[in-house]
Amino acid sequence: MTGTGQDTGGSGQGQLRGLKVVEFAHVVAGPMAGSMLADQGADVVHVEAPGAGDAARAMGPVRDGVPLWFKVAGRNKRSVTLDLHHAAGREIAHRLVAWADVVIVTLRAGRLRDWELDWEAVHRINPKAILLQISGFGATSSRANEPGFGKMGEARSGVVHLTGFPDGPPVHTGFSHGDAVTGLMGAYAVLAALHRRANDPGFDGEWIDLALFEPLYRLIEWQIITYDQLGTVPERAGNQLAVAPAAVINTYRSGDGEWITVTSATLRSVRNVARLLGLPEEDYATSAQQHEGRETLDKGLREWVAARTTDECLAEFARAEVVASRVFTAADIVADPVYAERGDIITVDDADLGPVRMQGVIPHFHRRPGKVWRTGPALGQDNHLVYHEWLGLAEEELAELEQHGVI
Ligand SMILES: CC(C)(COP(=O)(O)OP(=O)(O)OC[C@H]1O[C@@H](n2cnc3c(N)ncnc32)[C@H](O)[C@@H]1OP(=O)(O)O)[C@@H](O)C(=O)NCCC(=O)NCCSC(=O)C(=O)O
Repeated sequence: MTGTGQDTGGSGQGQLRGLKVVEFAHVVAGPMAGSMLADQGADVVHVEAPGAGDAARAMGPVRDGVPLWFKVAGRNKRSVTLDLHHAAGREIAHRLVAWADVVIVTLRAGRLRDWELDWEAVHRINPKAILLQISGFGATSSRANEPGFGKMGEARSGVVHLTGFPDGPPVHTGFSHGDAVTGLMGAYAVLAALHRRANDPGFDGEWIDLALFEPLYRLIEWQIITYDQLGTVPERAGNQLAVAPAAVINTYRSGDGEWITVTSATLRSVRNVARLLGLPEEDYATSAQQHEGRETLDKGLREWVAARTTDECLAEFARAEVVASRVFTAADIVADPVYAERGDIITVDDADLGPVRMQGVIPHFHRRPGKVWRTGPALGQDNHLVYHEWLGLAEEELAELEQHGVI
């Protein structure tokens, strides 16, 4: 599973140590798949166009002229420049495909064919390669060559229709939800293929074909079968759920103006809420009674929370074993003891910014944890390492390629 086993540097630790990944991918979704693999120790080479590189480099807030998002999004990867418009660039791209265990592509189908980075070409060049292809609509769709962005995927997935209040417009979540989940599911698919590869001596490559709308669509679970069986379209229900498996689930404003989410989804946890509110526990003994009484509980909680400060609410909820949380801001996350105890906020040295705080590696592995060993690198920072040391291109060849703007 680990290719030639050459020491490719990187974190040198983690579950995916030695796994070689090349990304012909830009913006958020594909690079997120690479990021998940890189966090667990894979050697991920991010191929970018010379000049400005991946548009993701310029995204998000900026400090002193330095964009911040890419410091996280590009972390743990190697950056190389390569102009795929050049025949010489494509030749090197094909050498990277031959080198890799996993190839991630998110350019549109037409460009992939032009540049011989589509499944047929990748499979011909490296018959054992696992290709993860992310596109707006899927490679088998009649819309295979159309451009796609994550928000389109979110809108199409059914999730946006369900998000927001019944009397308000549909709402997208406040981050690149569709892209991020597509990247995560792409990484999951790669691991499934790697398991096959490790256990099947006849493994002859795999083509993973993922459309931006599909991961969220898969995750909404009960909506489609509900429509199929009942003919009803699930609708927005604010911070509750359109079908209520939980008798208590909502977000309430405290006396000092913060928001607190409370959720109880088992018999005992709902009884805990009833007890806390001073309601007769025997009226909330069965799930039918709890379902019947859910509006009383909701109204009771709204008033109870409004009459107290956030800290008072959270202390009493904890005492009563009612599961609740302040709705965290980034500042709350950084100040929170549990995040600190978990090691979920780490400090990494960055060449431009000095020490920066960001998410640690998630999930945690106790025995062979992943590691953040660098922030997002400068454009082309690893050209020499990857092209010379890993692919074996001569120094003179590199100089010439650079002179001609190929790298
Ligand atoms: C993101 C896209 C809409 C961008 O579309 P386009 O700008 O039309 O680009 P194409 O995919 O056709 O790819 C060709 C272009 O890639 C650029 N390109 C990229 N890498 C290179 C290298 N190494 N060399 C040369 N050119 C390069 C270059 O500008 C090409 O333009 P030409 O030379 O002119 O051809 C599309 O790539 C797409 O639908 N991708 C699949 C789904 C996806 O991943 N979407 C983004 C999710 S993130 C997201 O939604 C978000 O960030 O928000």
